Amino acid sequence: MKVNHISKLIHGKQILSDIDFQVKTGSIVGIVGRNGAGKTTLLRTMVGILDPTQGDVLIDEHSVFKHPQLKEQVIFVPDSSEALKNYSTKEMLTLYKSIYPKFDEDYFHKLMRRFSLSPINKIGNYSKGMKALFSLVVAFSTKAKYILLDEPTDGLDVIVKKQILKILVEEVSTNEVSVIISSHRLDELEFMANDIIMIKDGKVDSHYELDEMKEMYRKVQIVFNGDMPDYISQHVDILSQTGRVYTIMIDQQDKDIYQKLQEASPLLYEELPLSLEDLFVAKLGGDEDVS
Ligand SMILES: Nc1ncnc2c1ncn2[C@@H]1O[C@H](COP(=O)(O)OP(=O)(O)OP(=O)(O)O)[C@@H](O)[C@H]1O
Repeated sequence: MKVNHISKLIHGKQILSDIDFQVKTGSIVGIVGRNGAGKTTLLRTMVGILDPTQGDVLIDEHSVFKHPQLKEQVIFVPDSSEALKNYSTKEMLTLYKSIYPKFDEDYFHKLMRRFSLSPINKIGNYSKGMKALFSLVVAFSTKAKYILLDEPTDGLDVIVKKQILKILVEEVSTNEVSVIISSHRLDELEFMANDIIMIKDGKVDSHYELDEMKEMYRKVQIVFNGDMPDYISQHVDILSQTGRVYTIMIDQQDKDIYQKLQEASPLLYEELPLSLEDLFVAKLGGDEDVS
């Protein structure tokens, strides 16, 4: 799937600007960004619920907007299933079978049993965790190639979360589906995503392969004999500061910085493991105080 230079204006306001990336088959892509960055609008545009003002979404090089039948290959699971709360599980099955010709009913029943979900007259009467699991059961039973999830584990207990993460990873590895997840749970994405796309003010701020990202930056705890030298503060990202203890992120490409750090003879220099949360704070935190 190719997201090809998508822009979206809503009521004259630029919500998405020139978003461009590809989703590889059999991969998990995490879409991250601060509240209001445009993640949900992007997902809704990718599945064709919203038309882009400019740009296109391509599946096997064909536009999903010009070839509506391609929408059978994509399913969007929103963060709340309010719209469908009055349907029974049986009605949902009929509805989705009519929209998705490859819907696998046996697989649907198998997953319902696996998650101990009993058929119900009103989906709205399922608990929050059951609704989330049911949405995934339906999504995976459609046999769509691209599953787009908006905050799939928001507000769920740890057991349900683990069940959800497990089935996501299994589906991607065994059924060659691609999953695109918008989430604020950076720890969960770090555990399963192959790619991370950071959205800032409706634009792609950065796109990383997660393994590569860990090689690109180094996280260091450092104490100077006095203030941090200006050259250093201008060339590193300061993740936090507690008294004289700074936690900084160093770009591995910046070859001069190591020399400058050595020249400053720090009292403490300790490398720490870098997390996706560190990168999020460095890239998207701006000047806001998060120490
Ligand atoms: N239908 C709409 N009408 C007007 N503004 C909208 C509409 N839909 C989205 N927006 C605006 O677009 C921006 C991005 O919203 P969006 O819901 O895509 O962000 P998000 O990154 O998913 O946020 P969050 O993490 O808080 O869920 C926000 O400023 C929002 O107010």
